[in-house]
Amino acid sequence: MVGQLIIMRHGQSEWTRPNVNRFAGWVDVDLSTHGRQQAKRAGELLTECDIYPDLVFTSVLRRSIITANLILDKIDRLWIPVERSWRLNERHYGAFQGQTRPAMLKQYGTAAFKIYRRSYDVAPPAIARNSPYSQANDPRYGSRYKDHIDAIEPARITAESLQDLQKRFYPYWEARIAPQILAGKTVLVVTHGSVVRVLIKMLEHISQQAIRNVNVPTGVPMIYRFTTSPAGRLVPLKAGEYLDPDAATSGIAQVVALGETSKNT
Ligand SMILES: O=C(O)[C@@H](CO)OP(=O)(O)O
Repeated sequence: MVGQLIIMRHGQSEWTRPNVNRFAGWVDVDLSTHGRQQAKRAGELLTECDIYPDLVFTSVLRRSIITANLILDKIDRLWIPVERSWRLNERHYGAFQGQTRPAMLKQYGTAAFKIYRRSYDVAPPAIARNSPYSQANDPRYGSRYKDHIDAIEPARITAESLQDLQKRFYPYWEARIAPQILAGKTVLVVTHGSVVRVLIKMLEHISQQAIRNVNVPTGVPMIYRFTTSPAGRLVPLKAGEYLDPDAATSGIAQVVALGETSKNT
């Protein structure tokens, strides 16, 4: 029997609090108090829905790692195997990292801001190597932790479009995550908004234009159940479903609102 996928964005981070409202990308921002509560609630939801993950994948950023740990603690599954990869990181936000959304909105104007934030193939301006928000010298992206899946060197990434993210995520999905689901496992992936958007795009064949309007709430698990194609590939039985649709709707509205305020510059 084919397994299932629970995928979700981490709980609210310190920088997605409306009064802070900074772009994070690869900056290793902590969860807010509310984000921790959301993670515990996600664990309760899994229990209520009788979903018990066999293994968990996270990014190498603490907002994803801590969210996963709080969930696993809640469901008494801290013992399951875990794998972390930079390929599950948020999109690298380039020079926008560490800047407030209102400041970038003011600097670039509504149209360009929206393109940088939600288009498929346009990356924000590159970050300077000596920026305090650059990860060029961060050991977690160094050769010591190379995964040998392809030749992409994370330490050299200075900005990503959603398409760039897909190029580094897809091989990992194929090599590490999809085989587990095909083997019948219940897989929990605790990742970031842009990774969830890419996965929805891939699994549900969303167009480059339509994906611009897809936003992902913090801390709400989404489930995909699958069958297989004649070629043995995963085919979702239906669109991903949030385990708490009301929380997802209000969370999505909050994400959209973060990019619409010109306050807090
Ligand atoms: O800051 C970021 O890295 C992302 C996700 O929090 O922001 P946005 O939703 O604006 O793309």
